[in-house]
Amino acid sequence: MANKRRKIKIFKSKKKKESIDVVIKNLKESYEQIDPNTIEKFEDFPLSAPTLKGLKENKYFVPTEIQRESIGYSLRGEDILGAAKTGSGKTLAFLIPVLEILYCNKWTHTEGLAALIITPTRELAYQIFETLRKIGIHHDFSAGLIIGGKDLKFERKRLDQCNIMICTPGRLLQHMDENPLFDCSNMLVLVLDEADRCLDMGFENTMNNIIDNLPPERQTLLFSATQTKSVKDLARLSLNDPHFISVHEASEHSTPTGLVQSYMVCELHDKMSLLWSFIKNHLHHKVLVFMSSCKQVKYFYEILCKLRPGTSLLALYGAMHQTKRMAVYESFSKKQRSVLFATDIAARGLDFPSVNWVVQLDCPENANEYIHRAGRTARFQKSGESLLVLLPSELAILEQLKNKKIPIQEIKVNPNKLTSVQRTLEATLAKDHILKESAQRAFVSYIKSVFLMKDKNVFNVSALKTDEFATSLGLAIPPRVRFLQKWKKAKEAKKKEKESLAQTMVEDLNSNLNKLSDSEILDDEPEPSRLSFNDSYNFNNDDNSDEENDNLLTLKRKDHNIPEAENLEYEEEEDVSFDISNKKKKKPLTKAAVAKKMIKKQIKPNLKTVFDETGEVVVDRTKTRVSQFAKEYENNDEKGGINIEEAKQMMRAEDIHDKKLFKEKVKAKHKDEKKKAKEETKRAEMEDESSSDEASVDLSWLPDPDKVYGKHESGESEDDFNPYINSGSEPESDRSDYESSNIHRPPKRKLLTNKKNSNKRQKLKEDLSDDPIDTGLSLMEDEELVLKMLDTS
Ligand SMILES: Nc1ncnc2c1ncn2[C@@H]1O[C@H](COP(=O)(O)OP(=O)(O)OP(=O)(O)O)[C@@H](O)[C@H]1O
Repeated sequence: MANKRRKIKIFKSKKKKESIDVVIKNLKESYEQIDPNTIEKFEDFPLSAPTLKGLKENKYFVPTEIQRESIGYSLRGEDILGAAKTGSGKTLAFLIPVLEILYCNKWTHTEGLAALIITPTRELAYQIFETLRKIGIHHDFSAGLIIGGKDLKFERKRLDQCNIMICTPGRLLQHMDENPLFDCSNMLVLVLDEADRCLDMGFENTMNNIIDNLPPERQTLLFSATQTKSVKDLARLSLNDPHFISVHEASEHSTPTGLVQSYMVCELHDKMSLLWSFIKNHLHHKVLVFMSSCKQVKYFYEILCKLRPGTSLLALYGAMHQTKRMAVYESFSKKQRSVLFATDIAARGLDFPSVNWVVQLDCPENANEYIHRAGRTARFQKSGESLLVLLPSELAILEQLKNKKIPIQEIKVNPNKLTSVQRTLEATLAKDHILKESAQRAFVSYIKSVFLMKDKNVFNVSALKTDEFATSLGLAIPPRVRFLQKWKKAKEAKKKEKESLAQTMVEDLNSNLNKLSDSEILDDEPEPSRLSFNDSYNFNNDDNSDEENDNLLTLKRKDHNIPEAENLEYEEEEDVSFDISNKKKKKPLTKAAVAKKMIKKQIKPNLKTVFDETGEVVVDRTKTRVSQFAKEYENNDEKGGINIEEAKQMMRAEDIHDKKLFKEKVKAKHKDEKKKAKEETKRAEMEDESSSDEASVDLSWLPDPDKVYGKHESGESEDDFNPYINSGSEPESDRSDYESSNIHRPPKRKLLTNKKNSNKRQKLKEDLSDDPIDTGLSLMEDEELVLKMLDTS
């Protein structure tokens, strides 16, 4: 009896197998006849029953344009470059063929990886995974979500059982490199969603390595709203005669019809108020706000939460923990009204339902990124609005938008509706030290993001009004942006180097002309040649090199009218260290003052020979040559005429010599200073010893400022971030020691000597517990307490 039942079972499964074979055969034969023009419903496609069932259950009945146009080609096994507007259903355009390819190849669990879907962000991978789960529910394939931030070990063990893998590039490559279970040798299809992003510079190396590991015989499907047409990209993927299917190529606009787009010109320091006012005026809407860096998103979220706008606020950015990221993604998807602050990780592909507004608070990198960001609203036949906020210096992007067929109108902000929150922010930051640090980081990272943008026609870091921006964030004093200062210095130095070279050449020419004909009258212009040396260090009149650099970014060279006598060699050479000290800015020297100085210092001005009409020397302005080469050159009367090359060489030798002399002088000065400082300390110590009626007190128990201030709570690396305030009074090495310029920096070591203070000291010891962070006092209070003690000592 049992035998009979078994036989029937075997017979049944054989019959089923046969029928599947027949179904597959029929499906495959129908592929050739697919005509997009005759397709009205998904059922009109030759699709397998499980796929059709999955689509129907999820209320997908009618294919969108990109689905209708591309699915036929994909089913026939051709390579595709699919382009369609945002929100037009590209995900199903590749997921349906993926399921069908596996089905028609009778793929089973044991056969390993068949389809690889790569997307640039984790959230997008997750979203695709969820869609696949829904429409593929009646299939018998296994799918895996392979993204960073998840349990690597868990993924590692299960990877070989995965038929469809949805992944981000980094994690995929990690598995390819490290996981012996990863095997893609039988892979049938590769999909790149947001293909242009996957193939752009940010992922270039990773993607190249991934592609190198993939089998060359495979089908490749690329999809994006802004599809790549780069031959280089296509060559990288070794596409096989791909079909470029751009369904909206002929449409008037490249953005969805239901999307109303506007832009607004706004000063950087007005952005915070603008955002606040916007939120207050759209409390019943679902709004997505894009900013250019994680730290901005973090700060705006934190501070605006404190101000309680009356709607729920959320934040999504890359540095967040993966679990939190997913929770925020889910939460915003479900919300009817809410404001999500996000970086560009939310710009592509994410399909949050019913977003009313997309606000691009910071200018997007380019027109393509604009399209993706704005495309988070007005998805699939819905309507939505988009607002682009531009600085006056960023208007050049409008031309790019126009070229991309993006219809965008200018709107003006209604000043009556703008509510400034600056005072509230200032008050909040004054009370909340952590928030203040967050604001400082946001400030720096915004500037950094502008600085790093490729398109310098749109992004001009020099045009940013940074001080006002800092104030608008609630910061009383703008944080110092070290990388910018360095960059400005380097830029300045380069500029000066060029100018100096040009000057040298002019000088060569001039001196050659002089020598050509003594009888010719030379004008009495200030000699330009010696500018080169002084110019490159720019000691004149200004000992604050930072300020000088700032000015030079916006002004043309200031030294066109430098009086001749000011052009002194070695004048104020102590400033060469670029020490951003708080010295008072010196007034420009008058000619008389310079002359006085020259006499005092016995410095000879740079002179040049001037002749009168008869050829007599009126003023000998020739600088005495100092280098050996120059001396020989000048003494060589036999050379007869001018050798420009030699003259140039001579000038270079002079320059080298000048610089050498200068360096020596600086060194000597430093040595001198050190010596003086040593003597000073010695003297102070001796004084202390003689006046003290109590033994010296070791201050090592005071809180280690590095421990307190040097680390950030998030543990993120903050190479660009310097909490030291822009007072310019502290050397960089001390920057993390003291938190605010409100606090005077105590002397390095001062001894508590007075008996009267011992009680206070004891109290202070008690106040500041062993754990320096656990003092129970704020940083400023800590500092002030210590300072009071020191002052009274
Ligand atoms: N045939 C269809 N019928 C009904 N709804 C659909 C159909 N195809 C897609 N959609 C819906 O349209 C929305 C947008 O689809 P999808 O996310 O695939 O767009 P997209 O073109 O990939 O957008 P983006 O360029 O922003 O990534 C989704 O909510 C999806 O469920």
